[in-house]
Amino acid sequence: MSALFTVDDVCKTFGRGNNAVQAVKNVSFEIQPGTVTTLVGESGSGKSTMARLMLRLMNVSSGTLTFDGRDITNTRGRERADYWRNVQAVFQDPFSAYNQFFTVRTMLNRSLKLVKDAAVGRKRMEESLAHVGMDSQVLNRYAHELSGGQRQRIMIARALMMQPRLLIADEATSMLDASLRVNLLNVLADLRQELGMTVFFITHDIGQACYIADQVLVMEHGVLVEHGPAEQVIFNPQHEYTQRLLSDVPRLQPTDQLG
Ligand SMILES: Nc1ncnc2c1ncn2[C@@H]1O[C@H](COP(=O)(O)OP(=O)(O)OP(=O)(O)O)[C@@H](O)[C@H]1O
Repeated sequence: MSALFTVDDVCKTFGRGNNAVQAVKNVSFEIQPGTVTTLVGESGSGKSTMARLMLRLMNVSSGTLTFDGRDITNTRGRERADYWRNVQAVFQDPFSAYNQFFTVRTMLNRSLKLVKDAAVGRKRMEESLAHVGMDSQVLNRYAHELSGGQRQRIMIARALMMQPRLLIADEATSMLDASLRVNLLNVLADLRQELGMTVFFITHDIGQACYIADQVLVMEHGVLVEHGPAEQVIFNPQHEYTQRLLSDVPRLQPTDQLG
């Protein structure tokens, strides 16, 4: 199977001279279609930078990005807009992303501007809500009338309406409480199962990686220190950093080690 996305020897440096920060250092990996890849690392390891590079929200310093066989490393203008139709991002801050004065319908309609045919747009909206387990009654509600979990599902539905080939979900904030995290993981797992969606999920919690990932990538200080199939990385970690992250997740330890 050929990869949907390839990151080849990518580097990103912010600033110059003594102030230079190498946020991503010679990172290479592939994402196979229909799989969930989880990128794990502590705060500052370069996860969000990696996502922003993949989304073409900033330029790489060196290296190559390939999407569906096309080199997208330096895409601009119309070509980049085409790319953005295929790759949608869900940034997990459901409390700030909503305009309190809009109904869900208004907000989703604004995202549908790219879809010219109104009937097609309406159908997509309803289908996308169904994929995240919501019915169309929610369209008449305002953000403050929704729970955090519902807002999060609507954020994902908004991304799905564009029928992306790749969904990039950045858990980013540690603000999400445990139930919201499980909500997000469940929705992502269902999307892979039901739609064969390709998902790139970013988290600082390796425990979440084992919950849904097919492939796990581990980053430390901008370096991809370990990557491979989830079972391999989680149950037979080779790198000391991965071992340390896993040792902080008590539920992954065999019961005889729990004392
Ligand atoms: N625009 C920028 N200018 C300068 N330095 C930056 C910029 N963006 C990120 N950095 C630096 O790059 C490094 C990686 O940051 P990044 O946000 O990618 O990490 P992260 O793993 O996503 O962290 P978190 O989990 O806290 O979001 C950090 O040292 C950060 O300070």
